[in-house]
Amino acid sequence: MGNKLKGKDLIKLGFPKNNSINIALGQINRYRKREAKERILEEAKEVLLAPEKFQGNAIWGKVAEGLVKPVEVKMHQLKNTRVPFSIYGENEIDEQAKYQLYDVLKLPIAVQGALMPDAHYGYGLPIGGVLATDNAVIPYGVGVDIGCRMCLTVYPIPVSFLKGKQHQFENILKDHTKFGMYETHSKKHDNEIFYRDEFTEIPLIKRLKDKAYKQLGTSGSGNHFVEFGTVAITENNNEFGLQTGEYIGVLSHSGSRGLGANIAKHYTYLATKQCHLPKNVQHLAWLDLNTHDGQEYWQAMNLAGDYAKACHDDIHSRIAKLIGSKPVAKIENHHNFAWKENVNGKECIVHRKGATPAKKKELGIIPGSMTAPGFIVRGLGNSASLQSASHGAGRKHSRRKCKEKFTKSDIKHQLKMNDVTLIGGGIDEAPMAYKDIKKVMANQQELVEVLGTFTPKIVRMDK
Ligand SMILES: Nc1nc2c(ncn2[C@@H]2O[C@H](COP(=O)(O)O)[C@@H](O)[C@H]2O)c(=O)[nH]1
Ligand SMILES: [Mn+2]
Ligand SMILES: [Mn+2]
Repeated sequence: MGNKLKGKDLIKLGFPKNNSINIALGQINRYRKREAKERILEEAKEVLLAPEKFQGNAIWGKVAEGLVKPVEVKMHQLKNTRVPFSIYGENEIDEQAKYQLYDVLKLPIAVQGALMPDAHYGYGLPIGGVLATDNAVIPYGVGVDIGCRMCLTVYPIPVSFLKGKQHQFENILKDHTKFGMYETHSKKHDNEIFYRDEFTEIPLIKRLKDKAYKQLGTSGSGNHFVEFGTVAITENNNEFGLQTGEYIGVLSHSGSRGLGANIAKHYTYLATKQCHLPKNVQHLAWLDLNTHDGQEYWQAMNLAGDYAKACHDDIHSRIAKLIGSKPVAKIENHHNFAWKENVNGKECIVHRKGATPAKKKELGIIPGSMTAPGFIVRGLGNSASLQSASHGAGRKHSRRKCKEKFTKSDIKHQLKMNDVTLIGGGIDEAPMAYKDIKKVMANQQELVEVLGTFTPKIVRMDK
């Protein structure tokens, strides 16, 4: 059978001749018609090939039995429930992100999936999406910015110190952090990562070494940031040696710069060539881990993750020296990465794209926005979420929408109300672009417990 179903195939499925699939499509927003049609045809094809698999399935099971006419099929019901999944804060997540998850779950390599409460549309896997696969890795399931991460360091300095030295702290961020897509340091920052075998053994990585050297410790663009803020510890926590109280903290958000972006591009190209997926799910192309390319991507991805960590370490140690203090705690995690983890007794590849690992007792930091608090959390090891939590509040408005909706003075007003100083930052990164972090946290109480907060006070971004 070809890719597309013919009318006679649909009739075999129990679709009455006059009640063609177009009637069902008539209910769907006409801008999305083509995409919806492809989706329905794909689903219908699966039912046709193996109706027995769909017996219990809410909608397609009934279609297979001839009990439901396609006119009753609504887009949001096009789930395939053969692969288990969970969605946290379902009412707050846009439908597009859910459809993406349903598509992901149809991949033959899919084992389990989840959407975190900050989820929104992304290429391939939604941002805030978690996916366990069987011995295969999806480069776009990891994300283009491999190892994008948060790092919070906490200093035993009273908060009043920040108020008294506002300009000095602002100047530290102005003069000692580097932003911009192509920004490099004038001097190479050496690091043990550059002595790793990948830099000599993998030709692509070898070519990227020089640039990676120069970009180490820079932050890039978009919503990457370095900021000073106040840390309030609300629960005594011996794991990271902090008593309840207020401290000064530094929070950074960035990834693996050009190194990770080039790795993602190269291996996505190889995966796409190997997988031959339909156009609408092309971004989900995977690499089998038993192949040379799969193994090489795994090595390269891990290198990019370690490089991203080294970038944050470089930023934080520079700032620690400048403020003349040593951190008493450091909390950090990748939120764009894949790990080998045990899922229901089987080793799987767990992709987290815009999701924080939240294994039992694992610490994490989930930011809100530049004018809303972030939360220091401890994972509860929830297996339905694949031991994950949100990586932030998540976008409510796209970058384009922000430019239509907000003005510079709206941002100024928001910053003033929250007593935050911003250095750089464009309208597309307005704090109002993000969902309400308190709601997001309320929707993930089964996933993490809160130990404290981080409230930004001086924020540095690109532009
Ligand atoms: N503390 C701050 N948090 C911010 C800022 N801008 C965005 N955010 C939060 O971070 C995540 C990161 O999302 P990602 O998908 O780009 O990795 C986002 O969801 C927001 O909650 C900021 O300036 N300061
Ligand atoms: Mn990120
Ligand atoms: Mn990033």
